[in-house]
Amino acid sequence: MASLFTTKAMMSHHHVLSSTRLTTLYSDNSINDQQIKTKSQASHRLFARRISGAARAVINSPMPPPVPEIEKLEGERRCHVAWTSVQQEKWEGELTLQGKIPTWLNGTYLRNGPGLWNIGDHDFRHLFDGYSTLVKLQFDGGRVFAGHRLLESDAYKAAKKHNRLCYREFSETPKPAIRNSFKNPFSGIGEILRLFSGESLTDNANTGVIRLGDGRVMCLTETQKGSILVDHETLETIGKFEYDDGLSDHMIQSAHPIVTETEMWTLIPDLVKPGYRVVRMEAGSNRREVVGRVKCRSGSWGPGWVHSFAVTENYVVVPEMPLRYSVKNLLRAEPTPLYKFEWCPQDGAFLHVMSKLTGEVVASVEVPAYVTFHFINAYEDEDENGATVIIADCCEHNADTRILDMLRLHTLRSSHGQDVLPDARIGRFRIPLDGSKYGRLETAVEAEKHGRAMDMCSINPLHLGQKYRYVYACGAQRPCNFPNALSKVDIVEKKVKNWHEHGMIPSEPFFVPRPGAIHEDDGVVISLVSEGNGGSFAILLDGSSFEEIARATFPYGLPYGLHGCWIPKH
Ligand SMILES: CC(=O)/C=C/C=C(C)/C=C/C1=C(C)CCCC1(C)C
Ligand SMILES: CC(/C=C/C=O)=C\C=C\C=O
Ligand SMILES: [Fe+2]
Repeated sequence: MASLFTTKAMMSHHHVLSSTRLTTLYSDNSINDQQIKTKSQASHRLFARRISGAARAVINSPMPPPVPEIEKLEGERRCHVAWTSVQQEKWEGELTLQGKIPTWLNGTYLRNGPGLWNIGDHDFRHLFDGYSTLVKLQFDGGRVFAGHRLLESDAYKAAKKHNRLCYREFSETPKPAIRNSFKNPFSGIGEILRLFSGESLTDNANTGVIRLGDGRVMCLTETQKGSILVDHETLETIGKFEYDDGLSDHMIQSAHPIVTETEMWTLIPDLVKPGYRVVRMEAGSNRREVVGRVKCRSGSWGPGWVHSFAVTENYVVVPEMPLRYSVKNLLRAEPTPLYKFEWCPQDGAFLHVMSKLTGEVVASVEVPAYVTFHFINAYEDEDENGATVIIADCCEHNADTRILDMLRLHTLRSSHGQDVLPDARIGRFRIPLDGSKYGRLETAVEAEKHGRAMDMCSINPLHLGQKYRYVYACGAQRPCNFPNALSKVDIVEKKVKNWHEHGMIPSEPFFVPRPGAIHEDDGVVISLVSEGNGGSFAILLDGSSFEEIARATFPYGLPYGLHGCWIPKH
């Protein structure tokens, strides 16, 4: 391999650079250090003025990023690399490896997430605002080739071109005056139209990445226009996923479709007549068919927020959280502590169950108030009388909405050592299908065992919608302000194994089953870890023992990321 930095060497660069704007690394091995410096600095200056256009390719040979002008250092300075914008548009190279990669592990792990939190001189407010940054780990014959690249969404391209925010992100709204010069003349009505036609909404698909049954790989966020196809080898943006079904008028979608080899299920919330369309798309198709519609039970103006949902073999479980889309907050330029949402526990919390076959809503129960981003899994079970009951598990934040505001970048960057992360648990819903009015919500496993943090979960995908035993998720070693551990939770035996190292922030532990495995936990868990000293590495844990098998070190620090997928090598 050409000239990879040692982690240590890169670390010192990282520290100098931790607050600079995005720049470019060079791959041209023929140029000398002085040329590199001059070229890089020129590029950086250009970038500081306006984010440069196409970044220069970097293959196998990362060079030190330019030294920033001191007066430009701000905001992100000295904060954990997890909350520091990625320093270059793209990078690719082989990672240095400790340990041994299992010989059966051949394929690509892709992770999406918001990796760039500033544009021009403007620093973004919330974790979810950042521009999508894809990271890949290609496992090939025991070696690990890795890379990252920013997604070329319209929102990111416009921001680069105009050096300012041009679309509405999760918490950020472009200033009217700025939009004025960017596009249409501003007017209150015009602005509302631009919002409700979806024109001003972001397509920054920074939340997750999925492999459809036909092999296409798609990045996603909660706006429908934020469904973007990518090449999983080069990480290049291919283009928008064009839905061919007339359902895109509804603008928003669940960020977490459920995908199998044959189909994809997702939810499309309806902001006008509060409810959700449950839709299904065959592998190979771009057309979603509406299987059924759930009408919201509460009298509130907006439907409950649906970041994710769950399926069993025969049913779709549709959550209606008391944290609801708020038209009032959608129209506000300045964010509220709950952003586009409002908390309406007085209007009730519900779960609906729809038959996958008929689209009929077969149960609609009231449950205790809850707050969740992520459903873990669901399955059909029998109660003590032999009647069918749906079990649905989620990462539940004890009905405490503070978690949303805890993910503000300022909070993530500035709380050092205080135990400020609100408690979370595995919430287990029991939904009877016998017409009962109420469902139950319990704590599946004593939350203390995983440090009272619980989010960013995965399971063995072969157990999707089936009875299952193991949850892999981010837990905590307290005190902390963010989940800083990896946890394997045995929800049957109610035991937990944790992995934690001081100063590390691991992202979603992603389980890949060993081909031919019999045991549910026979496989590996992959997580990308941002280190307290500014570096980063990919860790592989044994799915069963939860012991470290291998660690592959990046020559630079990666920011935190959200969700991933596995693309097996054919
Ligand atoms: C990163 C993540 O998990 C969630 C991202 C959510 C986004 C980008 C939500 C965007 C929205 C708007 C820009 C306005 C309309 C409502 C809403 C879908 C929340
Ligand atoms: C990272 C996160 C919550 C962590 C709290 O414990 C939620 C991410 C949600 C979007 O995918
Ligand atoms: Fe998510």
